[in-house]
Amino acid sequence: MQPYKVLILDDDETVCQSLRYLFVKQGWEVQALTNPLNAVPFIENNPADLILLDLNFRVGTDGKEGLTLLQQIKDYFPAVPVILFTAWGSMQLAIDGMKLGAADFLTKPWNNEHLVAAVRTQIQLTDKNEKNHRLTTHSSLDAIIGTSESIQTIKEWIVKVAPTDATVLITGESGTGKELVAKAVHDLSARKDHSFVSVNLGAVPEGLFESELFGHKKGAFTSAASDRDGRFKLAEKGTLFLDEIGDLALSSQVKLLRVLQEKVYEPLGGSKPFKTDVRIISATHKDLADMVVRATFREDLFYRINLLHIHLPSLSERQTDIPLLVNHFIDQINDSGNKRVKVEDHALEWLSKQRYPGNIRQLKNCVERTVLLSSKDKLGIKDFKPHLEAKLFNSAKFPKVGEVTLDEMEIKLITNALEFYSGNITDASRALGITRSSLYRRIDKYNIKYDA
Ligand SMILES: Nc1ncnc2c1ncn2[C@@H]1O[C@H](COP(=O)(O)OP(=O)(O)OP(=O)(O)O)[C@@H](O)[C@H]1O
Repeated sequence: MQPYKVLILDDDETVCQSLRYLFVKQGWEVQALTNPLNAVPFIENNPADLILLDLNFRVGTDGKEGLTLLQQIKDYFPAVPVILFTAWGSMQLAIDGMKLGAADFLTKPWNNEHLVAAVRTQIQLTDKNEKNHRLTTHSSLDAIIGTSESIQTIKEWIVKVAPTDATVLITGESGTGKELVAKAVHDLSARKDHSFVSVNLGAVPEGLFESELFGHKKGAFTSAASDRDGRFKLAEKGTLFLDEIGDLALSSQVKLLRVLQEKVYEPLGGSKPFKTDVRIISATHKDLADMVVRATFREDLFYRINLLHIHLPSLSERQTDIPLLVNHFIDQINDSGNKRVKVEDHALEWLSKQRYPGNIRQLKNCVERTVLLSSKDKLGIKDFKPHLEAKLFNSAKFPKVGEVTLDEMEIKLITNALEFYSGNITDASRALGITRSSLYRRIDKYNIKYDA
């Protein structure tokens, strides 16, 4: 372990010397500075694990010089703990110093044992905080499984994007991990100790948008039996994850935009506006830029939520990650259920070649269902197969003669296929056994609407 590096800032040479003697005996490295004007550049060139700061520099005895210096140190080196030292142990000075971010407060003459213990504790605490920070940093990124180039690039991007307070738009097909990425951005940001609040805007009816997001007062509408906090309030100082933002009605888009612009919202039925301090991360599987062109998504809102953009690839674009993901989900099930299930190599290979229109969520569900319904310790292709077969048409019972025309049947089959493959023409046409152009012709002929 590296020796602790302690910096003493005190204009009294004798104090510096006796402290140096005391700390060197502990095996620590000690630096001392008697001129506060040099403190910031000195610390920049000589990083310290802890600073012991005399509050009564020079002739003054009111502690102002020390507090000013403390402020500078905290501005430039917020992570370094500072213990304050003064011969005039006034409580008010201690309180002022602690408010400015000092870690502890001691009075002269000091008790050697007490002083050494205080320094050691503060350094260890900082060390632990840093380790915890590194731990969350790692665990949030580690939760995103994948070694493919695209996922590595995304992880690097997350690390860069997280510390900024900019809005982030995450796009990608359903089940590609958009929420997982949003959570990682939050966990790696300065807001990590506050809430990460998620709201699925696709599931919020237009009429309930304001109440859900901004809250309401008792009696604001017929069923408002009591006050209720909205998502903005719950996410205060943290992150608000607006999932499925592409599903937001135009009338709600205006209301959201106003809050994002003015950083103020009013609960329904309330008269008092509330300031909001949240970071907005949005996600959608839709093409918002295209929606802007078609005037179904506001351009000004699009630019406001899209300062930074992360696009997640579909699972078919990162098939090499499938064995890793399967083993990861198996490990999770084994851990939670005390099991020892494994997957045969050729099953992993087979799973890697399958198509997953529902992406990672579908793969995860398939693995979970297979483990649940099998009593084997080693799973093969046969175990997975029934849980992956395209359940394309099983909801459509075959109609009786005269019940439906051929055209109607064709429309139904095409609509089902497009829905199942989230509007992916290549996949849908393959499943229907026709070419892409034949499918396009039929979509045109029957004027079939689908989400691309
Ligand atoms: N890279 C990954 N590693 C491990 N698990 C993942 C990964 N990506 C997604 N998952 C898991 O897959 C499931 C779906 O992920 P998530 O909900 O983040 O997707 P989404 O893109 O937000 O989906 P939707 O658009 O439907 O809301 C979750 O259980 C998530 O934990």
